[in-house]
Amino acid sequence: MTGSNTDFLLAVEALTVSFDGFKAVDDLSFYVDEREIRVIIGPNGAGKTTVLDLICGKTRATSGSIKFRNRELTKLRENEIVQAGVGRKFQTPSIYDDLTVFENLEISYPRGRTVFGALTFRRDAAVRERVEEIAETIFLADQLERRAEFLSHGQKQWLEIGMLLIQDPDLLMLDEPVAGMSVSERVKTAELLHRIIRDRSVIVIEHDMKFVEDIARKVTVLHQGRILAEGPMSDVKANPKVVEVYLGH
Ligand SMILES: Nc1ncnc2c1ncn2[C@@H]1O[C@H](COP(=O)(O)OP(=O)(O)OP(=O)(O)O)[C@@H](O)[C@H]1O
Repeated sequence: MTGSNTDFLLAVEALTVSFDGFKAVDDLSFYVDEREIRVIIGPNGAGKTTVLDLICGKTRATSGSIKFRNRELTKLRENEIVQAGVGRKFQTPSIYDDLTVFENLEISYPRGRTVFGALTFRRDAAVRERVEEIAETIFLADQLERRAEFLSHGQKQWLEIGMLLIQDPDLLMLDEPVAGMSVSERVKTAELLHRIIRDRSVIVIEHDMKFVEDIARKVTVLHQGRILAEGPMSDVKANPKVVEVYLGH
C-alpha cells in the first residue's frame, strides 16, 4: 500500500514521474526522519533535482505519494507546500542584490507577503531579533548593512539559506549548496548544516564527495530514477555498483 501513515517527517512512496514516456523518477521510495541530514548523490541525469522538484510541487508526480508529517503533498500547490513547512533552495541564489543583508532577511520574514508590503511594515523588535539571530547562524552578523551584491559567492548562498531559515521550515532542501565555494566556505557550510539540523531536517543534493563525507550520516544514491544504494557513507562508498556508476568516474 502506498501513502500509509508513518512516524517519518517525509515519506516518499512509489513516486514516479514520466516526461513523454521517459521515467525520470521511477517507483522511488525513501524516508527522512526528524532532524536528519539526507544526502542524495548520483550521476548526471539520475533524477536528483527532479525529486526535489516533485517534493516542492514544481513538478507534478505521475503516480505515487509524498507525505510530509502524514500530509499528502502531491495534490498541493507550491505555496501551500511552503506553508506546510518545506523550504527549497535552488542552485542560483534568488536574493535581492540592491537590498542589504538585513533587508533581504526582513522581507523573507513570514509576515511580509510582497516586497512592497514587507518593506513598509514596522521593524519591530521581534523581527529585528529574529533577523539578527539568523544572521549569526549564517555567519553574516557583521554584514547586516551591506548590500547583497557586494557579498562573496559563498555569503550569497548563506544569505539565501537564511532567507529560508527565517520562515522556519521543518524540511529544508538544498541543491548543490557548495558549488563554486572556496574550501573555507565549504567547511563553514558543513558547520551551518549541522547547526540547521538541531531543529529541522535537511535534504542535500551534492557532487562534492569531501563535503558529503563531512555532513552525511545516511546517503541515498540515485541512478536512472531509482535507488541504487542507501545507507551510511562508508557502506555506500564500498558498494561496487556505486563505484561503477558514480564514484569511479
Ligand atoms: N521537465 C522535464 N522534461 C523532460 N525531461 C526532464 C525534465 N526534467 C528533467 N528531465 C530529465 O530527467 C532526467 C533527470 O534529470 P535531473 O535534473 O533530475 O537529474 P539530476 O540527477 O539532478 O542531474 P544533475 O546532477 O545533472 O543535476 C534527465 O534525463 C533530464 O533530462
